[in-house]
Amino acid sequence: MRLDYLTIFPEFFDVLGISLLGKAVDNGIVDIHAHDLRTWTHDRHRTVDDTPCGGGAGMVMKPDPWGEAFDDLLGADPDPSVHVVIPTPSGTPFRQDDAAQLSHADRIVFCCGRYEGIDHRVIDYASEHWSVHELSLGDYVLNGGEVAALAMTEAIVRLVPGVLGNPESLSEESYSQDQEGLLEYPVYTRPASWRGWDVPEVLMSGHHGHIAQWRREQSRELTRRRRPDLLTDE
Ligand SMILES: COC(=O)c1ccnc(N)c1
Repeated sequence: MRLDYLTIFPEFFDVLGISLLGKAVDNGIVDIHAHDLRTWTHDRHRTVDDTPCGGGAGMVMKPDPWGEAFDDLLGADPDPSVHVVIPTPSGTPFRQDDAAQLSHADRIVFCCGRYEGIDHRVIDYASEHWSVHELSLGDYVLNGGEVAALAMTEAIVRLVPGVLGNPESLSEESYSQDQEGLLEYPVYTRPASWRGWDVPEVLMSGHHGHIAQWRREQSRELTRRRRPDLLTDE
C-alpha cells in the first residue's frame, strides 16, 4: 500500500515513522510519501491561497498547485483504484467500515486542506479521475486536514494484514463485526484488587462461557448508554 500526503506542513507526517506504522514501513507493507504542496507553486512567495470568490472571510486554497501535484503523482489517466481522501468537516462520517474498505486499497492520496478549504474544482477534477472520499472525523473543525489524515491513516493501516502483531485483537474491538458493531466491553488486568476496586469475579472464574456472556452484556449495556444509534434491534 502506497500512501501520499499533499500538505503545506509535510513534517506533520514524520510521526508515521514511529511504532507500528514505522514497522509497517520498515517491513515494506506500507510506503509513505509526504509532499509539500508549495513544490507546485511558481511565484516568489510560493502562494497556495487566494481570496474567496463571492467574498467572505479567510482564504481559499488555489486549484493550480493541486492540479500540478496530481499530474506529477498520479498522471492524467483515470484510475478508480486510486483513492483520494479529503479530510473535511463537511465530509461524510469516517467510520470503521471506511477504514476497512480503504485498508484494501493499493494507493491512497490524502489531500490536506487549510484555510477555508480547497477550491471545489479540485474535488470535481479528482472525482472525474479517481475514487474520491470527502470524510469527517466528527462534528468539529480543525485548522487543517493533517491531524485527521493521521487518525484515518492509523485506523486504516492497522487493518492491513501483517501490520498488527496479533490480528486476533482486531476482532474484539469496538465497532468490529465480531462485536456486532457494539462498543467494546471494559477490560481488566492484574492485580485482582486495586485501591479498593476488584476485577469482576466472573473474569477470575475461568468459565469461558460465563465470561463471554458477561462481555456481551457489558458491550450491549455500554452501547445502549453511550451509542443507542448503534443498536440495530432496539
Ligand atoms: C480542515 O479539516 C477539518 O477541519 C476536519 C477534517 C476532518 N474531520 C473534521 N471533523 C474536521
